[in-house]
Amino acid sequence: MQHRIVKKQYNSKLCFICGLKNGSGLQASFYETEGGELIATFTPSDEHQSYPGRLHGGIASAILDETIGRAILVGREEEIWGITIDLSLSYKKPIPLGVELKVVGRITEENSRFFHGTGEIVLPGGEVAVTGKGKYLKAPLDKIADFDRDAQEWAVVASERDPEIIDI
Ligand SMILES: CCCCCCCCCCCCCCCC(=O)SCCNC(=O)CCNC(=O)[C@H](O)C(C)(C)COP(=O)(O)OP(=O)(O)OC[C@H]1O[C@@H](n2cnc3c(N)ncnc32)[C@H](O)[C@@H]1OP(=O)(O)O
Repeated sequence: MQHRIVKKQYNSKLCFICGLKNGSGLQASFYETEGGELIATFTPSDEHQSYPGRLHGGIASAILDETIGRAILVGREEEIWGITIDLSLSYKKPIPLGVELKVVGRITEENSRFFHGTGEIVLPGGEVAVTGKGKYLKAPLDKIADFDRDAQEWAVVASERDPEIIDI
């Protein structure tokens, strides 16, 4: 299925998932789709392995967590921040290293205090490797972290690799 991309989301400096200067991290990119979902793209390296050649399950959990947690921002002008309070996953296929993976996230339920979402990590051939669902407590950013946007390099960083369409 083809997903038309309508917006790229912010990256940060040091977040393990989206920090562009975290040399050990995934340096993932996040794209909002016309259909109201969020798609993350990333390419895991040898540092992210569990058994040789296989992505660590904790890292798979982390990218799903952030993709679902960021899906609350899709299509909104205002920022809503979430703190993960419950996350469960089902690991269905091993995830290889050194290939680009896609992670899809969406919001399934929301009220004034919480939001819930689901997501999946998709292999290059289109098979779903991991599914997840999470519950997040909404909170103002200044209650979550001491966050200086400039110091954290919180910005949309355009790349020539940014796609207009993602095929999954
Ligand atoms: C700086 C640069 C950054 C840039 C980069 C960022 C990138 C953009 C990221 C965006 C994407 C985010 C995705 C990653 C987000 C994390 O990684 S967050 C980190 C992981 N999570 C945590 O550290 C949370 C740890 N837990 C806590 O701090 C505390 O439990 C909390 C969440 C503050 C709540 O504690 P509390 O205030 O004492 O509240 P409590 O009364 O226990 O619970 C409040 C309500 O939540 C419910 N609840 C609490 N825990 C649970 C649970 N486990 N299950 C179900 N319900 C629960 C309670 O039932 C209660 O509901 P009500 O009965 O009131 O209706």
